[in-house]
Amino acid sequence: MNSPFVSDVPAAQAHAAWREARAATGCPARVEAVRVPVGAAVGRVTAEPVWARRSSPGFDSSGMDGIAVRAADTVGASETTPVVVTDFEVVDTGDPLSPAYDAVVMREHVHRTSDGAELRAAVPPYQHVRSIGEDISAAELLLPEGHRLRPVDVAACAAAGLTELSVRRAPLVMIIPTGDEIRPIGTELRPGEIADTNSLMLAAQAREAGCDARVTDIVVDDPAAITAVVRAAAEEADLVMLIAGSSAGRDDYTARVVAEAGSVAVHGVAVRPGHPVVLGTVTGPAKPVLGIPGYPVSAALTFDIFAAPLLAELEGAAPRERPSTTARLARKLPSVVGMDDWVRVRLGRVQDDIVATPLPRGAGVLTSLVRADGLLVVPAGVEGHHGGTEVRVELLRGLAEIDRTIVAIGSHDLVLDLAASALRATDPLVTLASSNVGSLGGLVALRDGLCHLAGSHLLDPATGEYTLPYVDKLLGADAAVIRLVHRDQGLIVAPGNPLGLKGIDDLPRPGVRYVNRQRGAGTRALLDHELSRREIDPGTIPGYDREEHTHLAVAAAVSAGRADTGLGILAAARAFGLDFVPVAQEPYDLVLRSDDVSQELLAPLWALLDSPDFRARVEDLGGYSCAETGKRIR
Ligand SMILES: Nc1nc2c(c(=O)[nH]1)N[C@H]1C(S)=C(S)[C@@H](COP(=O)(O)OP(=O)(O)OC[C@H]3O[C@@H](n4cnc5c(N)ncnc54)[C@H](O)[C@@H]3O)O[C@H]1N2
Ligand code: MOO
Repeated sequence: MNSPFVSDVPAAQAHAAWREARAATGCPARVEAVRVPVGAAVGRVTAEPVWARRSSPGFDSSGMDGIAVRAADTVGASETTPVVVTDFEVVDTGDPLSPAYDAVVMREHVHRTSDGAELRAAVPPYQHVRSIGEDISAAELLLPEGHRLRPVDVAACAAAGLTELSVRRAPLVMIIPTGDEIRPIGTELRPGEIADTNSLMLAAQAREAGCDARVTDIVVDDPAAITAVVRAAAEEADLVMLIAGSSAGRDDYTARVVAEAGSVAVHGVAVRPGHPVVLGTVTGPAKPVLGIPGYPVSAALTFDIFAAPLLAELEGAAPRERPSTTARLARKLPSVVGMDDWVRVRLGRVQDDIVATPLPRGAGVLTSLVRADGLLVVPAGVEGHHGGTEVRVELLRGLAEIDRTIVAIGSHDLVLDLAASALRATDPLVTLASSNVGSLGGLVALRDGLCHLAGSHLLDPATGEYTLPYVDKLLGADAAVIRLVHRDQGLIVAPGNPLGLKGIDDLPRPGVRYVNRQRGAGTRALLDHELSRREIDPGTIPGYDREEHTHLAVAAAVSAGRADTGLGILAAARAFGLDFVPVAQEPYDLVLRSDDVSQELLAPLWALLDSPDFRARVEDLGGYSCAETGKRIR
């Protein structure tokens, strides 16, 4: 199995092959049991059943503040025929009950008289008495083996007389970062160097799963050096995780190292991201080893899919499971056949359905996991889904938050990001989730009931009017339009405008490399409109076919010197310290269903748009005017 070519073993089969290999090579099935004080046992897993040592309560006690009486003495008492009892004892909640009495009357039902206590109702035996063992009886089974202890569990154990518990010790995970380009967090990075973010993340994932985690020094791409570190780690660790070098590159040594230090059970699973994962065992002390692909999303998901279930198994506990829900896909989701495809999604409730909007798919796009509210798996046998398909989603966030999420699909604008953070600051349950599909895509999503708001700045070349003609065509009379801002669009250029660009007329100039926005984006429509007004053929503009999906991506391309200019907003130019040549001012609007304008969900957004403080912050971004912000223009 030590081939540079990565196989596509189905996930279930890979789990089984690894389990078999662990058993065959003598890897421990469980970590050892240790005795710990009850106070230190939360999060640990019971290594044996827990039997109660004593009953709780340990004596009959009063359940209320009042008087202890004999029930027989109260027979016949009523509103009209009160009974005065003379033999009673004043008790408070929790006091032991003298064997002379068998019931308690709450003090608010007792009228003290000079000769005793007057009762206006008969009392049944054992009223407000907590009997011995009501909660726990001595010798009963309190908890089974293999139970992960929660705060309530350890409290019950202590009530049952246990001061120590036998639990599985926390498994130790050793993490080995590898790669000549990898540098410790906090190092000033030179070109080509990458910060070791995976070790930080994987150690935290392991600790979140209840394990101890240690990270070794970063090891250079040298198979002998990596093998030595793997062997040393296996002496102590219950699981060795080796980061990167899992695929087929010249310096990818993980499979070779694992074969050298033990054996490879699986190299390559039919899961994406995470495809080139290595599952194996180390000999010496036999221990499992996991080769984790270097891309951050692959690393995070590989931990969830392969490390977490193994670590739970070592503790003898059930793997943790995330709650799930059904959701409707906001758009088409293509997927490769033959691979379980793990897709990160944002979620929000639109009308009555939870809608899932897929986030970027790249295994290097860690922010797709940062922003994800859920994960869905397109199984290996399925060639993607159509938009609107009902899918099962594992939840990464609570449903209460998802219910308070405003879903905006359409064109991107920084004001939406600013609004998202301002809304969260005023109410931690409110989320404004915007995803980028261009203005036209947003209007279509709104038509299809997949979002609350569509952000649009779409110029109609025929009328020169923004957004409204498209709203009429796609949504008819049922739509409302609220002005968000006016903003300056212009050419984003390198600092100092080295090519001396003055406007659209300069774009066909030889030596000017343009970077465009995608079809359906408002900025693309604006460019096309400006070109056609001038009768400039788009084919004469070098780079017209090169597409980016956001203003910031255009600015990033100019900043990196991959293009000389692209049309975009001033704020994006400023974010990268670039210069800006104004071309046009355009309105950017929020389109929604008329009925939704008064929806409670959106009230905080309208309040925000009215706030002078928020408007001031928007105008401070530069290139924005809030003169009509919040105005309903239709
Ligand atoms: N010809 C092929 N190329 C690749 C294949 C393939 O099958 N054939 N698989 C691709 C897939 S899928 C993945 S996933 C990656 C896996 O890469 P490796 O595990 O070999 O990792 P590297 O190539 O060393 O690094 C990938 C990427 O991750 C960064 N990295 C590495 N370590 C860390 C760390 N500790 N913290 C943060 N980032 C890290 C590294 O710098 C690279 O950018 O291979 C594809 N290629
Ligand atoms: O399997 Mo890789 O993790 O798709 O990117």
